[in-house]
Amino acid sequence: MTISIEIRDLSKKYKLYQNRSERFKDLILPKSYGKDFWALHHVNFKANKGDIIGFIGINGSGKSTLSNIIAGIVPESSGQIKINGQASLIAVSSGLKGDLTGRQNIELKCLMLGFSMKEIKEMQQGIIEFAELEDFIDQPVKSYSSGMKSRLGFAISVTIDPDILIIDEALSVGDKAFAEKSIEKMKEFKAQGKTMIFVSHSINQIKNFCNKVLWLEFGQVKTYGDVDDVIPQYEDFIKDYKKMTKKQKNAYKRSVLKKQNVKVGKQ
Ligand SMILES: Nc1ncnc2c1ncn2[C@@H]1O[C@H](COP(=O)(O)OP(=O)(O)OP(=O)(O)O)[C@@H](O)[C@H]1O
Repeated sequence: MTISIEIRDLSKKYKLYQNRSERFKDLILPKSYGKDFWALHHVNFKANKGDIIGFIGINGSGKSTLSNIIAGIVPESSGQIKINGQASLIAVSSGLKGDLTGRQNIELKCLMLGFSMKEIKEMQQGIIEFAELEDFIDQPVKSYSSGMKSRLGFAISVTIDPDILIIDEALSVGDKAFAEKSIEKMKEFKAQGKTMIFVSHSINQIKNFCNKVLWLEFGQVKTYGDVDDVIPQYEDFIKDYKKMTKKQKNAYKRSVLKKQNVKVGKQ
């Protein structure tokens, strides 16, 4: 088995500030202002080539942070990441620059990935057609709807043909026809034995598409394993979690983090 992604003891710390002045003062006197918040804490996992891994967990558990780190969009605070191949992330607007046009965004992203202008020109029309953005491609991306941004992100990511494809909630926006076209494309990638990470709140999508599941809870790995083992546990958990009051949810969070000895800043 070829290892595609190996994450060891990965943590991500954000600084949380009460207000803008605190953020500014922290620039001048670092470590004096703001509270540390661990969005990821000692995360470990390994994926083999061809694995399709669903990232699940309640809101704020760290799924997007982890996928952004794997895609190289967000830096980790500590730990090691080994990626065998090129990773590409499709998130609704992640990595797209609002002031640039759709066409300029295609060029920028492809240049950053090392493609030549000649290669980009060859790929560009295909990307625009796949994204169905012919009439809007020379407009700034900040004028796009979330569905249009998602289509552009998806079209760029699949056209550059990465070894590892990370799909972050891309299918939850946009129209049904585009979602179906995207699923077809993802099936093609699956058939080619590419590694994929699929971030989704839809348990059905995860069940249909993934062989493994990484369940994150408050920035830590709760479970990592086969989809058939993890999803029933997650479904039971969600059923109970939904019944909890806000107070009970906070107490649950504190108890989980205390067990792991995680110091979190107040959110
Ligand atoms: N730039 C940032 N600065 C401070 N905190 C951040 C930043 N980005 C994310 N966080 C915090 O990190 C935690 C993890 O966020 P993340 O978006 O990774 O979670 P998620 O599991 O993807 O959530 P969701 O399901 O709601 O999309 C959250 O508490 C979030 O508020």
